[in-house]
Amino acid sequence: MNTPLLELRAVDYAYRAEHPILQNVNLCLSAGERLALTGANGSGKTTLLHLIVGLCKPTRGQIIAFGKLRQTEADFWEVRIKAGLVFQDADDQLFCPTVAEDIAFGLFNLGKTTHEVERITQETLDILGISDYAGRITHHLSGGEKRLVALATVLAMQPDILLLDEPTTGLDEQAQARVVQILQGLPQAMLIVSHDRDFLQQLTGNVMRINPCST
Ligand SMILES: Nc1ncnc2c1ncn2[C@@H]1O[C@H](COP(=O)(O)OP(=O)(O)OP(=O)(O)O)[C@@H](O)[C@H]1O
Repeated sequence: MNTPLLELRAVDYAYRAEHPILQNVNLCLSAGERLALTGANGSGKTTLLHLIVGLCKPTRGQIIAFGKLRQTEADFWEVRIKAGLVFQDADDQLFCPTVAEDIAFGLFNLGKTTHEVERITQETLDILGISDYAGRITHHLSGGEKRLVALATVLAMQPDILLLDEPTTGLDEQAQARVVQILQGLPQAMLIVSHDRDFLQQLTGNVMRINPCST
């Protein structure tokens, strides 16, 4: 059997000791598998994605990613290259003056040449149907436009796992349909957080519900 790409074993998390957010979360994601995470507002879905990429550390339990137990910042630095997180708030993702620079940033960090970066950037924009966005000022984009660009920054990196936090929030029908079509065609494993049942149903029947902790 294939080793899972990602495993969470008995993970607990609390921002403040007296207020647990996640308790005994177990999860397993294999190559090519898509898993939807649902649950009430505040149940800890975003927190779970942040734990996977090391933005917060479990108070108990283990995160095993790409075959290794991950604990240190160096461990999670490696995880973040292979697991791309699309943040719930696109403003947390986008920080460069222009759209092209935002997409190029991660690609240059991967050691791509300028020529490769330009090619991948334009290809990614084309796939998302936003070919003319390259020179636009990121700060001036609308909420839905930023969301598409945030997705572009992650898709361009071709990570092994896509961690998608409410990827369709604010998108119009046409953009949403395009995102569904793109995600359906991708081979990567995905963890998808969304409140949109129709959207999730188009991508996976594999659903895990996160229940709020009782304190
Ligand atoms: N940095 C933080 N410090 C303290 N508490 C936090 C922090 N971030 C989130 N929380 C709290 O943790 C809980 C879980 O938040 P989280 O964003 O993970 O939920 P969620 O399931 O993604 O919610 P939603 O569906 O509304 O996006 C909430 O009660 C939230 O207020």
